[in-house]
Amino acid sequence: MNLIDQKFKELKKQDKTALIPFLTMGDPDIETSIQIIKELEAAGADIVELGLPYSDPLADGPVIQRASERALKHNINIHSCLEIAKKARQKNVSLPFILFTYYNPVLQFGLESFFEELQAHQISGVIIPDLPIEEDEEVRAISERYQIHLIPLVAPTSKDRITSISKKAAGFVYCVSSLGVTGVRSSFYDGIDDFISLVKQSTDLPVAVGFGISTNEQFAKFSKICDGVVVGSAIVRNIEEQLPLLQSAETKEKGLLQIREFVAQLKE
Ligand SMILES: O=P(O)(O)OC[C@@H](O)[C@@H](O)c1c[nH]c2ccccc12
Repeated sequence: MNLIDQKFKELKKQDKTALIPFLTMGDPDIETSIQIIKELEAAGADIVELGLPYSDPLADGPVIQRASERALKHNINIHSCLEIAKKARQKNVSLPFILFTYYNPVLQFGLESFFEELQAHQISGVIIPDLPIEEDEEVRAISERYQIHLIPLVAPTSKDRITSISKKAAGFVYCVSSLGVTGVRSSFYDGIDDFISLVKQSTDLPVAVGFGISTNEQFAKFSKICDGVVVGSAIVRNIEEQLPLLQSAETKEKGLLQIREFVAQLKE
């Protein structure tokens, strides 16, 4: 069974909501990313979104844009992300991994090889926010052959497309909580609860929400109506705040512990 399906099944039995952190691979460097993934697991994360930094992150706000710029200094590419996933497994991280990437790097890599490599590196799902609708049939067919979940995003404005998106979904359906780009928010799309319940009615798959979530209260609010909550920018911002500690051998452990504590308090 796909590790994502297994995880949601376990959490459902415990009546718990998945905490799904996103982080940018290679920010501030490859070795630290591997250490942070271990901290995320220790903090209680349930699934991890491994973000491939990209030069033109259209859907990202300033925090993830800055993280991508820092990571791209290390020439992070799909191979590096696969390496990071492999090394995290060697450090006994058992969390399900989702690779988050824009479409262009996947095309450059080659669709068939991309999914073959994901399977070989025990990456259970992929999110491609800018995958054009007219190409998603081909991508989905290949992902199914390699049992990799192609996880769709559905936005509050996609009202009339919710059913068609959910019908083709795998793994879970990712509800975007707000219009615009990623980034910490104090309020969400007006009518977000109705939107999420519409999505839940359209699929038997788990439903997760992301965009803007940064506090324990927000996590608790969405836990009542969703099976998973994605937190990206708030964690990436915390990593950015810890950079001075992370970049010195004497204080790196302290910096990693601060990240763990920040993530752990989200779902307390
Ligand atoms: O950063 P936020 O506001 O917590 O949102 C999650 C987001 O980071 C992650 O899922 C993601 C990162 N980049 C994206 C681009 C599009 C959709 C989703 C994403």
